[in-house]
Amino acid sequence: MTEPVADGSWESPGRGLGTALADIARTIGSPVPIESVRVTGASDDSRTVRPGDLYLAFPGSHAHGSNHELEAYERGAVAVLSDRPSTVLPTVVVDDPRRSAGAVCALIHDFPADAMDVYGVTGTNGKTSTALLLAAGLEASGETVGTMTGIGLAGPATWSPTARTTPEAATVQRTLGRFRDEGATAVALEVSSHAVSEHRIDGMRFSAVGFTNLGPDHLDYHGSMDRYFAAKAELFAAHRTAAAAVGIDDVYGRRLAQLVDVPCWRWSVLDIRAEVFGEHIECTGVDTTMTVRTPTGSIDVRLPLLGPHQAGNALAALATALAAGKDLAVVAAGLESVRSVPGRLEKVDAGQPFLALVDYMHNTAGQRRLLPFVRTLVTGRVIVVVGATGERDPGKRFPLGATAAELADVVIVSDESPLSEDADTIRAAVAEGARAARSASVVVEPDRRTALALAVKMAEPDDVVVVAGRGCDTEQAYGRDIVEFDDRVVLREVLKDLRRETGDRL
Ligand SMILES: CC(=O)N[C@H]1[C@@H](OP(=O)(O)OP(=O)(O)OC[C@H]2O[C@@H](n3ccc(=O)[nH]c3=O)[C@H](O)[C@@H]2O)O[C@H](CO)[C@@H](O)[C@@H]1O[C@H](C)C(=O)N[C@@H](C)C(=O)N[C@H](CCC(=O)O)C(=O)O
Ligand SMILES: Nc1ncnc2c1ncn2[C@@H]1O[C@H](COP(=O)(O)OP(=O)(O)OP(=O)(O)O)[C@@H](O)[C@H]1O
Repeated sequence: MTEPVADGSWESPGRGLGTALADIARTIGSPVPIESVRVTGASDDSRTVRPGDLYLAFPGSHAHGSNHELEAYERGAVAVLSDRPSTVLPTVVVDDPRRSAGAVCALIHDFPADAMDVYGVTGTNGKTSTALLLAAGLEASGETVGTMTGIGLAGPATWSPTARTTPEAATVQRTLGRFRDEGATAVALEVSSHAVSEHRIDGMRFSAVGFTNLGPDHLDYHGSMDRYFAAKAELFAAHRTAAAAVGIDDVYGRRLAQLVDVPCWRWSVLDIRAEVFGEHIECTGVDTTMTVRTPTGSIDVRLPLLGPHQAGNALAALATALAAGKDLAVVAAGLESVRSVPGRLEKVDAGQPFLALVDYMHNTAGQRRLLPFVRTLVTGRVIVVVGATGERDPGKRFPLGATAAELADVVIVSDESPLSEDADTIRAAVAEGARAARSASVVVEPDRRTALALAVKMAEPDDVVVVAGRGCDTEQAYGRDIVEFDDRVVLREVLKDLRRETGDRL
């Protein structure tokens, strides 16, 4: 069992003598609790508080952070920011502490975003890929780049895992401070809609923000597509960003492009009026090529990445960099240097006579974009392992099963990370969707390793096995039990087992 830790749990660099609590209170217009206390860092999680920290005691959906203030105190917190006074530490009391956290943490870390160009990437699908492509384009332009994505927090000199797409404000600002101190000049930051709604990215202004696309997801959290869209759109307000790049190939992107009141570069593969227009897109089993037309010229681009979605993501990255004034040819060369995005249509090759891929598709928009492309790569069947994660939009489970069955020949329903939910219930919803489609054979196998082994045993030469849903996640969580499970590693292992079992067949 692994102990949970907050995102980016490295030591805070601390800034000199720290920041006076009185200055923090004044910054957010709260009464000054005590003049002499100084803080050197901030944490929203008592389990990862460091000596000298300000403990951000947020109201949560399970409990109030103040329930954990004794642990924060014992770990060395010297003050609290909350909507209620602490019983043990001086507290800056404010109505909505999340709303103040960005500005406060930026102050504590000496406004790191002001020392670098910070770029944001948002959208339902493609944020991580686009952020990493953008980072490569910025590197090619001479920047030293840090990235904050769901894959990890990667600075010029350090790397840290993360549990979220976008961490809380304390981690965002601490990580920006770290990147700055490591010499970063630019940062590519993946921004979820939760991050906008929960003020995780408050306290800074982006140089440019890119939008990939919007499709049904996170509706349990936002309640409707309109509210989900509104959360994304807020990121494009002039107080948040100096420039924008917006994909206009879906209805929400077109709506967004009309709302944006900062300089906006639209990108598209459908509408030639877009400032960044991708055409002649060709996708093979080894690369993706296209011609990109822009107001500053046209260029041929060859991406060593698989799938038409990566052409879109590359256009989003390119448009974001161009919106910030970067050079087309230089950025394009940077995009071409990205050889893979971990867990995104990643090939696993153990010498088997069929294609095996791991991908992080976890909504129907991703399935609809990728599975038809995957089918073009083989002449045989498409065998998909599908499931759904707990504590995430239950409404997408049935459609995930149904869409997999609509687009594949064989669907193996298995577990992802049920977290605190009942695995049988999640699996049943996905399987019900798969069976309702009545178009593929459906097998249910709860144990993921057995499911992967089953998929490779079924595969004939010229078939393709797609292990979907978890990408490069390295852990599977059943309640509090966390086991190591990387789909890419296990898929390779079961392919090797099969090779041993069948001898010369593979
Ligand atoms: C909706 C949401 O953002 N929830 C987050 C929130 O949970 P919660 O409100 O239930 O927290 P809680 O358990 O009641 O605890 C309240 C407070 O006490 C603190 N605490 C809690 C326990 C403890 O021992 N010590 C302690 O200090 C917590 O840090 C929190 O500040 O605070 C928890 C601790 O920080 C987070 O783990 C949890 O993220 C949940 C698990 C999560 O994953 N949220 C998802 C929906 C999310 O944010 N997703 C987006 C988008 C993903 C995508 O793009 O697909 C993301 O950016 O990752
Ligand atoms: N442009 C796109 N259109 C549709 N689906 C996409 C696109 N880009 C990526 N995907 C799908 O989404 C999955 C996740 O890709 P990526 O990590 O780049 O997106 P993300 O938005 O960061 O995802 P998440 O929000 O889950 O972190 C991919 O494995 C693929 O299945």
